[in-house]
Amino acid sequence: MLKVESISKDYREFKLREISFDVREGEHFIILGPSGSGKTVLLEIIAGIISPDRGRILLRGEDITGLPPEKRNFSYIPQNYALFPHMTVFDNIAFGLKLRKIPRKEVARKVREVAESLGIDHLLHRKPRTLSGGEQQRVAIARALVVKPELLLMDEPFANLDVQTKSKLIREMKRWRKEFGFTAIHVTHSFEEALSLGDRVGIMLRGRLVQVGDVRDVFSKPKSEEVARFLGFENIIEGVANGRILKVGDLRIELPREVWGKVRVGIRPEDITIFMEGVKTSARNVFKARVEGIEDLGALVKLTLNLGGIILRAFITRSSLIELGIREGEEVYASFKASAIHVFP
Ligand SMILES: Nc1ncnc2c1ncn2[C@@H]1O[C@H](COP(=O)(O)OP(=O)(O)OP(=O)(O)O)[C@@H](O)[C@H]1O
Repeated sequence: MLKVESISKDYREFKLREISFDVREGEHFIILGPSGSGKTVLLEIIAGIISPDRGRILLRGEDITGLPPEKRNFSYIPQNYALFPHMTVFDNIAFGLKLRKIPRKEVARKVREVAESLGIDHLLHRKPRTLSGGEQQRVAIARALVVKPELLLMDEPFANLDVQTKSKLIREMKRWRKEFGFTAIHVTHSFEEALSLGDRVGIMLRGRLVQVGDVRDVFSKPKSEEVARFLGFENIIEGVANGRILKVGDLRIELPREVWGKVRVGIRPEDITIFMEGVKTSARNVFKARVEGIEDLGALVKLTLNLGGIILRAFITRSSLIELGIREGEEVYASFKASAIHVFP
């Protein structure tokens, strides 16, 4: 339904370069990238707030590049929600309907309906500053959905919320989507949001959209090392492949498919299992490793492992670390499935 064609914007210190992708009807499209990669600029260009230097935006085949924001029938939720502070929750939600000259009775009915769906009908008389972050976000979403937009644009919708509120809103977002049937472009740096809400994802790095595809495909098959590193394939090793076997120094690693010659592969720290001598495993890739470093990350711990000269990082839970009695300088076993290995093209 929406086609973004070669959109560019030059701010000199920052350039958005030739962004092209399309969004399908009813889809939840995620733009995933680190801070400063240009996600907000791109979203504001789609919203019509910023005009691009080059490129076009087409909605159902019609060129809307020059159309002002209010003529696009998109709802845009900026990162700070931008609720009107002097208005009640009711008036905030009603704002877009009143602009569209909808009769008062109908406005009241629609506002109540959407407020009920979003679980904020008890807050309609309140002012935004008296609400929690999660409640404010619900109001912003209600205000966006009540006008039945062609497209819902969300900039880091859950960034300012605590972990529990964020998880709850993510779950509910799925339900609202079924109920309201919206099409969304959702900008975020959160893998959790991408994986739990996204149908397709575009990875944005340094002003470029470097890969677009189904969320699970992109996460399991990053097409470049740059994308792989961003998506958490922290262990990248190079070796010589001879069919299903990759030789790296003295290690022989079983690969998920046949490859020949010099290749680079990636493995995520979370795909490496750690155990001690004496434990039976059916994994084909099992290596003795020396623990060279232990980094505390809260519930998870990151180990630096030396597998005969090859350094790999692996996550284990803190409770496993304690249970297994792992300390620096000790020998452990590291295993990973061939299917967890990503071979770079
Ligand atoms: N009006 C402007 N003039 C000059 N540079 C700008 C302007 N607006 C944005 N930029 C720059 O564009 C770059 C991308 O900014 P943007 O806000 O799109 O990043 P982002 O990916 O949304 O990051 P974050 O997640 O931190 O919001 C930044 O370096 C920013 O400083």
